[in-house]
Amino acid sequence: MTGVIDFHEVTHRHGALTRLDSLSFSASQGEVLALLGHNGAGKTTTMHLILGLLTPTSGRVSVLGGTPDSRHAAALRQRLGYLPENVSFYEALTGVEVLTYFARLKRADRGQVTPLLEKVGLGHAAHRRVKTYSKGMRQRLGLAQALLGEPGLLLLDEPTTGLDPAATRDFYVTLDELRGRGGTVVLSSHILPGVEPYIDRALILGNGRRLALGNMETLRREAALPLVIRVRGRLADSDWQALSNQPGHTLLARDDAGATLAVPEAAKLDTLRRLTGTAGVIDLGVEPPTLEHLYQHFSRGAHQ
Ligand SMILES: Nc1ncnc2c1ncn2[C@@H]1O[C@H](COP(=O)(O)OP(=O)(O)OP(=O)(O)O)[C@@H](O)[C@H]1O
Repeated sequence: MTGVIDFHEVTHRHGALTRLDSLSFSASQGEVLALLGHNGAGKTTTMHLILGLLTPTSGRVSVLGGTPDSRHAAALRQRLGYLPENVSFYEALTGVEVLTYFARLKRADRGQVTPLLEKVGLGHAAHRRVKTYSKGMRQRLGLAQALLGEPGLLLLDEPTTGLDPAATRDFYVTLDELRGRGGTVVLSSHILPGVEPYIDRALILGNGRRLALGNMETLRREAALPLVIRVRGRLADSDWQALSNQPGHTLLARDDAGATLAVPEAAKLDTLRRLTGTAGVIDLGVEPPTLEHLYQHFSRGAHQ
């Protein structure tokens, strides 16, 4: 075991219910790993095992070089930042007071409190009581709390819930900075559009099992889904016919302005050559499968 996180055939049962089933994966330093899966797939259970809040029924968990539910836990907590799925704070405290309280608990430098509030866009509301904060502001405060003490490992459960698009972008920039300084990030998310550029790999879970693990290139290769070619232009009916008759090709949509074709990855270049040599083609766009398409592909059959 050498990663920041190593799961080796980890199973966690609660009575008759198997919450995680022989899960193996690792995360290395400076990596952003996304945990994806339907409700009840096992994402939070995985985070709780990393935190040492749960103990595996069988298998081994190692986090930052030790077992998280052992004596290693206290040292681990100081190097770990955690944003739970549902953040809640003392409503009567101000943002500064909340962060100062958590800094004390974590033995982090209290000098970080104000810069962190500014970083997450709460500088203007630092001295307002939490009860006056919107949902997105509470989520930002939760992120600031998780970032206290410059964690080597950051665990974020549904971190962008309640954030508007600009705050979501700022959030991912903050993660990028942490990763740039060697931090490891594990985040779970249901919101797939927009996540892709910011993650290194995705672990797709279904019913407590690992359905897929890898970077976009690996997932695309394993899924072998067709890519989409968007064609702009007026083509003769016989040309459309010839294109859609190619093996594995499907004409997904067609109107007067052009058409959308699903094309096997292996046929991409041949089809593009054919299209650039066809009269009437004005423009071409190639779209590989997105994380959302890959997620749907791998999760097919898993409980949704
Ligand atoms: N406290 C608990 N006691 C018993 N079973 C639980 C408990 N918490 C979760 N489970 C069960 O464990 C399984 C995995 O749940 P988990 O919370 O890890 O899923 P998740 O992927 O985080 O889901 P969500 O997207 O809904 O947050 C589910 O079948 C769930 O019903």
